[in-house]
Amino acid sequence: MAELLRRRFVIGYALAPKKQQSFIQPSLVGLAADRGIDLVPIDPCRALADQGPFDCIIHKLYGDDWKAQLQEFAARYPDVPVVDPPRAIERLHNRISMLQVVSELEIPQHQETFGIPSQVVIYDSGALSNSGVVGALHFPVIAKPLVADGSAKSHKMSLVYHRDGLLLLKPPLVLQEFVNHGGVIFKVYVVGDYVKCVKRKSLPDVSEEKLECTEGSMSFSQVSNLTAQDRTGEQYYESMHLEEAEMPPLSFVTEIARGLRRAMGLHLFNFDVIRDVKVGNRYLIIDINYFPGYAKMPSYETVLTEFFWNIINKTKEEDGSNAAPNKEEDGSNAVRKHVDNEIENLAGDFCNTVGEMENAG
Ligand SMILES: O=P(O)(O)O[C@H]1[C@H](O)[C@@H](OP(=O)(O)O)[C@H](OP(=O)(O)O)[C@@H](OP(=O)(O)O)[C@H]1O
Ligand SMILES: Nc1ncnc2c1ncn2[C@@H]1O[C@H](COP(=O)(O)OP(=O)(O)O)[C@@H](O)[C@H]1O
Ligand SMILES: [Mg+2]
Ligand SMILES: [Mg+2]
Repeated sequence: MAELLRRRFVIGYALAPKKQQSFIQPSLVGLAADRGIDLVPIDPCRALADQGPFDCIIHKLYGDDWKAQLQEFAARYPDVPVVDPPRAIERLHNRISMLQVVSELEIPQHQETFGIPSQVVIYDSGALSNSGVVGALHFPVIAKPLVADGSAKSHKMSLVYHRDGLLLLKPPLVLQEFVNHGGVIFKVYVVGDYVKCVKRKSLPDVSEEKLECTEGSMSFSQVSNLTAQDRTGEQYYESMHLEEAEMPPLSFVTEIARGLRRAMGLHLFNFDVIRDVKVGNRYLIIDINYFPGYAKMPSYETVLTEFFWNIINKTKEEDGSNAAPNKEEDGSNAVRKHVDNEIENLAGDFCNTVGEMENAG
């Protein structure tokens, strides 16, 4: 028994070099090691099933090769949790299916309400000048690449002030109404059952006057990641007091986070929320990211270590191979199998929906 309790556990991680650098900090590795958890890199160039042994795998890599590797691994080690299943992550790689899940949430809305901005998907250039497609949109709009696969290209966006500004855009893309939100965005981080909301700077509001006197469009990329230096000269940010912005109620964001987690079958993600300045208690979800930059979340080492501990110990407890008590639901085989089944169903629905959208486009 004592030997079992002393056993060390191994989390294999498969991450792109940049992600590895930001996430695998010595402070995280050290804290996890103190709890008996070793974080070990997976070599994506070697067969995954031949590496290990692992007690859990975390990953953020793209492509069919990696998916095949995970499939082979799951077939050989069906009891080792893979956080998260690739089919569940894939829904976040398309900015339409990503937000569709928000519209499907069944959460009672009282004081605060939530939704997504009006948007249309554009598959070909012809649709950009088609009133039937873009006519119902209120300008300005943000043009976002349809694909959100983590590439630099997938973050390149344009704020388009008028319809003629659409003509040079390159589909496939999503045109989403820009909602004035006081230049503040809320990032809600989810790590299993844990939820944390933080504030960041966002795009400034666009006044009616500015809209009237501005032509064309403005390109931007990853606004909330810009450093103060990137923004020198922009009076807007200097005059803005981020610290004064009121946070959304924690119970409200937590409920949305739980709903999203269940509906998507994911443990590791964040979502971006803005508050409509015109309707002060209306919140809009504009983006959901798989395995975001957690190192920017306060105390990320403690939160992630606790999450790893729960996943591993729950699995071991179910196997009967570990005596550590744990009442958390997270990571249990039963839950995982149930979630996997749910994801299979969801993924089926999602593929059908995307197919339908593509046919419609
Ligand atoms: O999209 P927003 O809301 O700006 O948040 C981004 C996305 O989650 C990025 O993932 P993706 O590129 O897959 O969308 C992630 O990059 P990585 O996953 O490459 O780390 C960034 O992490 P940081 O670069 O650590 O900030 C994070 O800040
Ligand atoms: N509908 C919108 N209304 C107002 N601002 C928006 C809207 N959509 C995006 N933004 C701004 O653009 C930024 C990038 O958009 P987002 O969809 O989060 O893309 P990314 O995946 O690159 O983070 C947001 O952080 C926010 O500042
Ligand atoms: Mg974002
Ligand atoms: Mg994103």
